[in-house]
Amino acid sequence: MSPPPITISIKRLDHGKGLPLPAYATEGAAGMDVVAAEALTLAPGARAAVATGFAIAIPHGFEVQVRPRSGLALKHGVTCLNTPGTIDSDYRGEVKVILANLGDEPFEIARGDRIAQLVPAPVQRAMLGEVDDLDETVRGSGGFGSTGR
Ligand SMILES: O=c1ccn([C@H]2C[C@H](O)[C@@H](COP(=O)(O)OP(=O)(O)OP(=O)(O)O)O2)c(=O)[nH]1
Ligand SMILES: [Mg+2]
Repeated sequence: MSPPPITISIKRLDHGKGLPLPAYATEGAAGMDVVAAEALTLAPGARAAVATGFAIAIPHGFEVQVRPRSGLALKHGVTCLNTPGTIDSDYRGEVKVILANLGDEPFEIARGDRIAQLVPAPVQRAMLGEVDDLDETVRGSGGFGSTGR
Protein backbone atom coordinates (compact mmCIF):
# COMPACT_ATOMS: atom_id res chain seq x y z
CA MET A 1 0.00 0.00 0.00
CA SER A 2 1.33 3.42 -0.90
CA PRO A 3 0.92 6.29 1.58
CA PRO A 4 -2.00 8.66 1.00
CA PRO A 5 -1.40 11.32 -1.66
CA ILE A 6 -0.15 14.72 -0.63
CA THR A 7 -1.68 17.87 -2.07
CA ILE A 8 0.60 20.11 -4.11
CA SER A 9 -0.77 23.57 -4.89
CA ILE A 10 -0.31 24.47 -8.54
CA LYS A 11 -0.66 27.84 -10.26
CA ARG A 12 -0.88 28.25 -14.01
CA LEU A 13 1.24 31.09 -15.29
CA ASP A 14 -0.03 33.22 -18.16
CA HIS A 15 1.91 31.30 -20.79
CA GLY A 16 0.64 28.01 -19.33
CA LYS A 17 -3.02 28.83 -19.89
CA GLY A 18 -4.73 26.20 -22.04
CA LEU A 19 -2.18 23.48 -21.35
CA PRO A 20 -2.98 20.28 -19.46
CA LEU A 21 -1.67 20.20 -15.90
CA PRO A 22 0.76 17.41 -15.03
CA ALA A 23 -1.15 14.14 -14.92
CA TYR A 24 -0.66 10.42 -14.40
CA ALA A 25 -0.95 8.64 -17.76
CA THR A 26 -2.10 5.35 -16.20
CA GLU A 27 -3.53 4.08 -12.93
CA GLY A 28 -0.18 2.81 -11.72
CA ALA A 29 2.11 5.50 -13.12
CA ALA A 30 4.74 6.73 -10.65
CA GLY A 31 5.21 10.09 -12.34
CA MET A 32 2.91 12.83 -13.57
CA ASP A 33 3.78 13.69 -17.16
CA VAL A 34 4.56 17.35 -17.66
CA VAL A 35 4.24 19.17 -20.98
CA ALA A 36 6.30 21.92 -22.57
CA ALA A 37 4.81 25.41 -22.55
CA GLU A 38 7.02 26.52 -25.42
CA ALA A 39 8.21 25.22 -28.75
CA LEU A 40 11.90 24.87 -29.40
CA THR A 41 14.46 22.84 -31.26
CA LEU A 42 17.31 21.27 -29.35
CA ALA A 43 20.37 20.88 -31.52
CA PRO A 44 22.61 17.85 -30.92
CA GLY A 45 24.66 18.56 -27.79
CA ALA A 46 22.45 21.48 -26.78
CA ARG A 47 20.59 21.98 -23.53
CA ALA A 48 17.72 24.24 -22.46
CA ALA A 49 15.56 25.04 -19.46
CA VAL A 50 12.14 24.37 -20.96
CA ALA A 51 9.17 26.31 -19.61
CA THR A 52 6.24 24.36 -18.16
CA GLY A 53 3.88 27.29 -17.57
CA PHE A 54 3.19 26.53 -13.91
CA ALA A 55 4.55 27.04 -10.41
CA ILE A 56 3.90 24.84 -7.39
CA ALA A 57 3.99 24.88 -3.59
CA ILE A 58 5.06 21.51 -2.20
CA PRO A 59 4.19 20.67 1.42
CA HIS A 60 7.13 21.05 3.82
CA GLY A 61 9.00 17.77 4.19
CA PHE A 62 8.60 16.81 0.54
CA GLU A 63 10.34 17.50 -2.75
CA VAL A 64 9.35 16.89 -6.34
CA GLN A 65 11.80 15.10 -8.59
CA VAL A 66 11.90 15.97 -12.28
CA ARG A 67 12.76 12.81 -14.15
CA PRO A 68 13.33 12.05 -17.83
CA ARG A 69 10.98 9.98 -19.96
CA SER A 70 12.56 6.74 -21.13
CA GLY A 71 10.98 6.94 -24.57
CA LEU A 72 12.65 10.27 -25.33
CA ALA A 73 15.94 8.95 -23.96
CA LEU A 74 15.91 5.71 -25.93
CA LYS A 75 14.49 7.00 -29.22
CA HIS A 76 16.09 10.42 -29.36
CA GLY A 77 18.86 10.66 -26.73
CA VAL A 78 16.90 13.41 -24.99
CA THR A 79 17.14 13.42 -21.20
CA CYS A 80 17.03 15.68 -18.16
CA LEU A 81 20.61 16.82 -17.76
CA ASN A 82 20.34 17.22 -13.98
CA THR A 83 18.32 14.09 -13.38
CA PRO A 84 16.63 13.79 -11.05
CA GLY A 85 15.94 17.50 -10.93
CA THR A 86 15.00 18.78 -7.50
CA ILE A 87 12.07 21.11 -6.85
CA ASP A 88 12.43 22.47 -3.32
CA SER A 89 9.34 22.88 -1.17
CA ASP A 90 10.05 26.62 -0.82
CA TYR A 91 10.50 27.29 -4.56
CA ARG A 92 7.76 29.46 -6.05
CA GLY A 93 9.20 30.16 -9.47
CA GLU A 94 8.23 28.43 -12.68
CA VAL A 95 9.06 24.73 -12.81
CA LYS A 96 11.47 24.16 -15.67
CA VAL A 97 12.75 21.01 -17.28
CA ILE A 98 16.44 21.05 -18.14
CA LEU A 99 16.58 18.96 -21.29
CA ALA A 100 19.75 17.91 -23.10
CA ASN A 101 19.96 16.37 -26.54
CA LEU A 102 22.63 13.67 -26.42
CA GLY A 103 21.48 12.29 -29.76
CA ASP A 104 22.75 12.92 -33.29
CA GLU A 105 19.69 14.71 -34.70
CA PRO A 106 18.00 18.01 -33.83
CA PHE A 107 15.03 17.34 -31.53
CA GLU A 108 11.89 19.40 -32.04
CA ILE A 109 9.63 20.10 -29.09
CA ALA A 110 6.12 21.42 -29.68
CA ARG A 111 4.08 23.27 -27.07
CA GLY A 112 2.07 20.55 -25.29
CA ASP A 113 4.58 17.74 -25.84
CA ARG A 114 5.23 15.59 -22.78
CA ILE A 115 8.88 16.15 -21.90
CA ALA A 116 9.41 14.80 -18.37
CA GLN A 117 7.65 13.40 -15.33
CA LEU A 118 7.24 14.66 -11.77
CA VAL A 119 7.62 12.33 -8.79
CA PRO A 120 6.95 13.64 -5.27
CA ALA A 121 9.16 12.20 -2.54
CA PRO A 122 9.63 12.62 1.21
CA VAL A 123 12.80 14.45 2.23
CA GLN A 124 15.00 13.00 4.93
CA ARG A 125 17.01 15.80 6.48
CA ALA A 126 20.19 15.19 8.49
CA MET A 127 22.37 16.85 11.08
CA LEU A 128 26.15 16.60 10.69
CA GLY A 129 28.15 15.42 13.69
CA GLU A 130 31.78 16.41 13.21
CA VAL A 131 34.36 13.93 14.57
CA ASP A 132 38.15 13.46 14.46
CA ASP A 133 37.99 9.80 13.40
CA LEU A 134 35.38 7.73 11.59
CA ASP A 135 34.64 4.11 12.55
CA GLU A 136 36.58 1.48 10.61
CA THR A 137 34.96 -0.76 7.98
CA VAL A 138 36.03 -3.61 5.71
CA ARG A 139 35.55 -1.36 2.66
CA GLY A 140 37.53 1.45 4.13
CA SER A 141 38.31 4.01 1.46
CA GLY A 142 37.83 1.57 -1.43
CA GLY A 143 35.30 2.74 -3.99
CA PHE A 144 34.78 3.53 -7.64
CA GLY A 145 35.01 -0.09 -8.78
CA SER A 146 37.20 -1.43 -5.96
CA THR A 147 35.08 -4.61 -5.73
CA GLY A 148 35.65 -5.45 -9.40
CA ARG A 149 33.41 -5.32 -12.45
O1 LIG B 1 14.98 20.53 -12.93
C1 LIG B 1 14.82 21.52 -12.19
C2 LIG B 1 15.66 21.77 -11.11
C3 LIG B 1 15.43 22.90 -10.33
N1 LIG B 1 14.40 23.74 -10.62
C4 LIG B 1 14.13 24.89 -9.75
C5 LIG B 1 13.36 24.45 -8.52
C6 LIG B 1 14.42 24.30 -7.46
O2 LIG B 1 13.86 24.48 -6.17
C7 LIG B 1 15.38 25.40 -7.86
C8 LIG B 1 16.79 25.18 -7.41
O3 LIG B 1 17.22 23.94 -7.90
P1 LIG B 1 18.63 23.35 -7.42
O4 LIG B 1 18.77 23.46 -5.93
O5 LIG B 1 18.76 22.00 -8.03
O6 LIG B 1 19.64 24.31 -8.18
P2 LIG B 1 20.81 25.21 -7.62
O7 LIG B 1 21.76 25.35 -8.73
O8 LIG B 1 21.31 24.69 -6.30
O9 LIG B 1 20.05 26.59 -7.44
P3 LIG B 1 19.70 27.38 -6.07
O10 LIG B 1 20.97 28.04 -5.68
O11 LIG B 1 18.62 28.32 -6.48
O12 LIG B 1 19.23 26.36 -5.07
O13 LIG B 1 15.35 25.46 -9.29
C9 LIG B 1 13.55 23.47 -11.67
O14 LIG B 1 12.58 24.20 -11.94
N2 LIG B 1 13.78 22.38 -12.44
MG1 LIG C 1 20.05 24.45 -4.58
